[in-house]
Amino acid sequence: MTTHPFDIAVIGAGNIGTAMAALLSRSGAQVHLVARGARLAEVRTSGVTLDDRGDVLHARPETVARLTRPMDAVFLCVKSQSLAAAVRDNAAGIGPDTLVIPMVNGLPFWFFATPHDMGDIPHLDPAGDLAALLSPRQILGAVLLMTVRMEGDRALSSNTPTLSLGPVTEGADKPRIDALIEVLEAGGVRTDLSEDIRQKVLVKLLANLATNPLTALSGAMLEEVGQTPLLREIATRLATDFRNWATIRGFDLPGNDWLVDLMIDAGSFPTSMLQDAQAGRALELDAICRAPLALSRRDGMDMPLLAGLIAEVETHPILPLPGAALPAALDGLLTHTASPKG
Ligand SMILES: NC(=O)C1=CN([C@@H]2O[C@H](COP(=O)(O)OP(=O)(O)OC[C@H]3O[C@@H](n4cnc5c(N)ncnc54)[C@H](OP(=O)(O)O)[C@@H]3O)[C@@H](O)[C@H]2O)C=CC1
Ligand SMILES: CC(C)(CO)C(=O)C(=O)O
Repeated sequence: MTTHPFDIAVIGAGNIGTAMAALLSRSGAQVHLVARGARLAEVRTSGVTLDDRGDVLHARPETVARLTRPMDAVFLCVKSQSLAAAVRDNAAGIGPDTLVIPMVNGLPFWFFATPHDMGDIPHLDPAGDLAALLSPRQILGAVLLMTVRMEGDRALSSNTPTLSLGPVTEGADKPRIDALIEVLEAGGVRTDLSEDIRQKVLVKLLANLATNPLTALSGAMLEEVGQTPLLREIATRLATDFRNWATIRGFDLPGNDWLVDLMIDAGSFPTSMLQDAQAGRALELDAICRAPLALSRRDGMDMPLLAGLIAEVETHPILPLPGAALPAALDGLLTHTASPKG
């Protein structure tokens, strides 16, 4: 069982980490926030602030540059390409019984894990650090439905956080998971324990794969993708190709009407990949695009539109594309990338 108060670490003090640290602090758990650079100094001085549609939550978690003793649970709130470094840097905080929750978008490195093996997915965990440092039994798969962006030092959220958690193999520590869910609920995160976290991961990935790279290229907000015929056509074709691949793997994913509703409901929100493009930061292309594309090819089913979109995003040093260059790039994508029927 766990010690009390529950020791929870949040690694990464960006959008999601700031929001999670504020929410978890409200639960009464002992929250340790791992930050770096200028953000470390900022959080040490001012704490964390979450503004959920005018409802402001402020907290002062213990803020550290890295963890030095094992936690009950560790939320990895970094981009997926930063997971291995975050785990390596904070290995002292992850004991054999620590629950580790990667709060990332994209295909997760644990997707094919069995109790004794993390599995292997092209582009994810290329050096094998995550497989070496973590046991599949301690990982809780997570799908977070939340739209957050930083404005100054406050995290602005536009919806109630909803989290699905699920063990990725048998042998998980059920009492500790139950205790964690209690903490999350007390902090205001609507949390469910999913019997099939892989299905939920693929549903979220459908949305991210169909929208994130397209918004990074075009600069469009989510509702704009849903409302603009050319963008909507590209997004729904990307989704169709991905859904067809998932079907081969035995998953039944929601249709394009669901996707369009989701985009329109999200309103004027810049996806996390568009936020990264605008800030000149690395894009989460490996987990959201390249890994699913590689798996579909492994299964003998290409996704040419996705491949073309990745190539477009890789070609242009400055994203999003300026207005004048965008129509030609989008037309080229649709003309030169015939999709399999779906
Ligand atoms: N924003 C959103 O609304 C949503 C995001 N997501 C997903 O959540 C995940 C996190 O995204 P988000 O919070 O937006 O990303 P951000 O880029 O805003 O935050 C990541 C933070 O982690 C820090 N970081 C990276 N590596 C380390 C490390 N080794 N030690 C300490 N800190 C580290 C970064 O610091 P630095 O700036 O110095 O690099 C940055 O502050 C992504 O997978 C994203 O796709 C999911 C749902 C919605
Ligand atoms: C909001 C959403 C669902 C957009 O696809 C997201 O997860 C992101 O911005 O990365």
